[in-house]
Amino acid sequence: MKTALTIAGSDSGGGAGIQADLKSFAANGVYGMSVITAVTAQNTQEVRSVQDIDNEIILDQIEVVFDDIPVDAVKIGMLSSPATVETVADALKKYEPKHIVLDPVMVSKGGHHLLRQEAIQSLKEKMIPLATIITPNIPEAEVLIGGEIVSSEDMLSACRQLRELGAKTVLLKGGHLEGAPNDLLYDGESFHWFSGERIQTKNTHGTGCTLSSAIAANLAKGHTLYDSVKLAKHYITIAIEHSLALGHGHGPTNHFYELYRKAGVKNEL
Ligand SMILES: Nc1ncnc2c1ncn2[C@@H]1O[C@H](COP(=O)(O)OP(=O)(O)OP(=O)(O)O)[C@@H](O)[C@H]1O
Ligand SMILES: Cc1ncc(COP(=O)(O)O)c(N)n1
Repeated sequence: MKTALTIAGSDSGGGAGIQADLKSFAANGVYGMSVITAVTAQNTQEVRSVQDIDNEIILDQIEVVFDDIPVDAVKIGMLSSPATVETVADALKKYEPKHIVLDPVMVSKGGHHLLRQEAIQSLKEKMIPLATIITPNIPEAEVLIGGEIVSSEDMLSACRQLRELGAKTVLLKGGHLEGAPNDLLYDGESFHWFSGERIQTKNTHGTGCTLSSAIAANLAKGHTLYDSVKLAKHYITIAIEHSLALGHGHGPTNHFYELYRKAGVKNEL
């Protein structure tokens, strides 16, 4: 069985972070492993508190996995502090995993900062150049390029600027713009739109985590980058369509593998 490793924060509510990643890995048919960078006390309404994990233990978690178990793809989520960004980047430089999917998580739905302001520069300089693909949403992309994105044309030029930061490929997610949630993939040569239809629901907690983990799972299984994104876009759409009205805020996506399989999506090699 192919494997994927998530390096991210824990969400006690189970909708985003490590918990969403592991569910997405399982639903997409890979063996999931985890390195926890921070623990958030979180539910569907709020992030109540955050505790960063010591960098020695973050490094140990990475080393102990890579020293023993094959890692077919890595997904990176919440990194919290500049020191964590550096620790993770240095370790990945050492182990050189074949695929690195970087979701540059910055702020929770409720507005809680999951990446400190002073870590943004390290993320740009140390982490983005290591990535096979980065998957920013519109607000994250705006921070990374230092400019506004309000239209499809803006998304095209933002992708070019984001790629100049050093990632091999950029998937700019359009979920935060008005209208259809269309995502744009750019590999330095051509652009591909992955169009979607907006599902009317407030239960979209963890959509970014779910999507990036599904991409990592598909890469781990040997799909091309284009196919990995295409399959993952299909997966997130189904996971939002069947999202769960749990809690009083934004409920989580639904990683219901049977549903995915019955929908006729063949993602096995
Ligand atoms: N209401 C929706 N209906 C259908 N697809 C959606 C909807 N909202 C987001 N998406 C899709 O879900 C994926 C995640 O996109 P989004 O822009 O929401 O990421 P994110 O901002 O990182 O997630 P979050 O808002 O949970 O932090 C993208 O493929 C996006 O197009
Ligand atoms: C620990 C953690 N990591 C990431 C996110 C963002 O989640 P998403 O963008 O997928 O909704 C979150 N709310 N909590």
